[in-house]
Amino acid sequence: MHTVLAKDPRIHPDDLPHVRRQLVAYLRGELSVFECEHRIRGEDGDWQWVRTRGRAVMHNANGRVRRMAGTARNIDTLRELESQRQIAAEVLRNMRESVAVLDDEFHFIAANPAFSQMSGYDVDEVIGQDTAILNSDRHPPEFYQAARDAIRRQASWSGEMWQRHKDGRDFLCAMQCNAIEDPGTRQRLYMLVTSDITERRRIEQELRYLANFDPLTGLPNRTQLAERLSQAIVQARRSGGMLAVLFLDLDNFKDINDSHGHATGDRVLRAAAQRLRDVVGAQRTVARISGDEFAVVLDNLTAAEEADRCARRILDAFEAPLQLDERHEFVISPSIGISLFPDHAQVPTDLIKHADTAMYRAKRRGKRNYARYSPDMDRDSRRRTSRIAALRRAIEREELSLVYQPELHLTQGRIHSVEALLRWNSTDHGTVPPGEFIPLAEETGLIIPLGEWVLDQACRTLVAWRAAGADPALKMAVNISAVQLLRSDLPDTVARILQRHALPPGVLELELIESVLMSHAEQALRRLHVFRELGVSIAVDDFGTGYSSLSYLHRLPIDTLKIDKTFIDGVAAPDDHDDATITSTIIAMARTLGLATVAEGVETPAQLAFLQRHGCDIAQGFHISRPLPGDDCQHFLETAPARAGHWLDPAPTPA
Ligand SMILES: Nc1nc2c(ncn2[C@@H]2O[C@@H]3COP(=O)(O)O[C@H]4[C@@H](O)[C@H](n5cnc6c(=O)[nH]c(N)nc65)O[C@@H]4COP(=O)(O)O[C@H]3[C@H]2O)c(=O)[nH]1
Repeated sequence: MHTVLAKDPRIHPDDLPHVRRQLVAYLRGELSVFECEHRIRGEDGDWQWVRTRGRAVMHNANGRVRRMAGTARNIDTLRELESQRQIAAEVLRNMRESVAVLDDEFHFIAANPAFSQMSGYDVDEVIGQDTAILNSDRHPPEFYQAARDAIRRQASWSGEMWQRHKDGRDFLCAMQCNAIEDPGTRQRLYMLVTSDITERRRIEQELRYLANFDPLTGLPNRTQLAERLSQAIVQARRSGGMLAVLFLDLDNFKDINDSHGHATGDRVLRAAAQRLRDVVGAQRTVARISGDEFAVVLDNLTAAEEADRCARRILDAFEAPLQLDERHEFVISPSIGISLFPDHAQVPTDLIKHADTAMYRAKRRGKRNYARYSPDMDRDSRRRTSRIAALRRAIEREELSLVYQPELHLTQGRIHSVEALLRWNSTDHGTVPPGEFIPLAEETGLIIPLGEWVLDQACRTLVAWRAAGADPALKMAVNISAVQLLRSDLPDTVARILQRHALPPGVLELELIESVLMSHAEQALRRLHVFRELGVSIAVDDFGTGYSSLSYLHRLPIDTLKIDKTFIDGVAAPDDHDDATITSTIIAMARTLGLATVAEGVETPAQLAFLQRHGCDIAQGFHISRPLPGDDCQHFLETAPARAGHWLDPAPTPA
């Protein structure tokens, strides 16, 4: 039998040794049955897998097996199934998705390593357990029950659900569950493929948040504003209603950023956003458009006046300081522009644009103000844009010039100083008053190069006058805007220009308006000290309008107070005692602080007499001279001594 077998050409040569081993073991009595899986050549000539089983059925006299009988069952299909099963098991083991097999009562029958990794449970731990061990509190129990019902009903189910990790934390899963049938028992099983999408969802949410919300204030951003505005417009169109967009810009916010740093600026923005939310109410959209610009959407309006009222409420709310912490608070006001649907525009972008235009009008009305859009504002806004463009080219086109207004010393009877005032004669726009182009230059930062030009030009003129014999003590006063003081390296610029013209620093006086010193106290103070060291003197312009306190002024290294024209206007009026009292008090107060006083806008002999009587040091105004071009002013200076007696009362009666 052994030799027959060895030569049997039907058995696959590779399997022959195995078959032989099995047979020998059987013949030796080591196996009770001969059993073996091997390949044989089929009738079609192809190899087939068979499971052969057999026993001895005939022995010879000495007991050796002579014949065997048995079966050879084709197991091609079984072998294939087994191989598939092994591949499947291997695939499952290596799959990154967690896979679990459940019985029809949702108990675990099998699970792969990815399942263990995701859930924190060892495979052995969960076998036999109900899947409910993974339920999280984020869903009510009914949710899980409903999912089971759906799986039972549909045989295939997919969805997302929160699950609880063994360590107690929840994770979000994307699940796919399919019913399968156990080929052996014909029992219904479920195969559950799960992936942990917590992180993906977090990133998605973050991206969605970033795309729609401003991370600094948590308010909707411009995109989200447009989205909500579109919805509000659709709603208003349907109901025939009205809605308003309020566009807000925080006045002088840039100065806060410049003088206190961006971190403080950010805190102010956050506090302003909160204040806005508080006034407007949670049910209405407050958005941050960019920088210090915000928008409010007021829907369901019955009258345009409601939008005005809301704007006023916002302005009132911003009267109170924004409290950043126990030590820091800021007073900041918004300027507000209003546009209305359907009156002014039909689409979000136009509504926002018109509200922005109206906001500029509000700013020009003196900030802390609101304005409702009207079509003529577009013309203004276009003019503004074209003026800015023209202003950028004003220096190179030589459209700028300075005029000089003399200031008379009331006790010495001489011209003590001249104030340089900027004029713009634009080729495109004609003569534009400083009250219009200076704010534009400040808003755009153009004031920095313009201001430097003014300083240089004023010094050049003074040098020329001095060379022509002007009083060497004559001072040149130059206006400096907040932007220049806070944002440029002004002390360096001033030092450089003085050096360039070889002028002693004492002849230069910088005029700063009072509100700058008040609202940017610390940074302004530091800079003023630098000027003091440089030897340049400082005047506080428009004094009386900014509510400076005496103790505050005392801390400042300043030399002169310029009393605002609004007070001087009334000093000689018979029925205006307030202005007279304020002016005389300022003069007296300044004297105790060792400061000189200049009265601005003196137009009449009576005003001058009042000022002389009350010991004001210097007067400036049309009564003495209008601002004059350089040559005219030089002539004025040369002839002034002869006219001093004409202005001044030789023996003023003390007040
Ligand atoms: N009604 C009347 N007005 C008088 C009288 N005396 C003087 N004025 C006007 O009052 C203003 C005084 O200048 P300011 O208060 O510094 O106010 C200035 C100043 O704040 C600003 N400004 C002018 N030039 C410059 C500059 O070079 N740089 C900066 N930053 N601001 C400037 O523009 C403002 C307006 O300048 P101006 O239009 O030249 O107006 C000047 C002057 O012409 C008077 O008796 N009656």
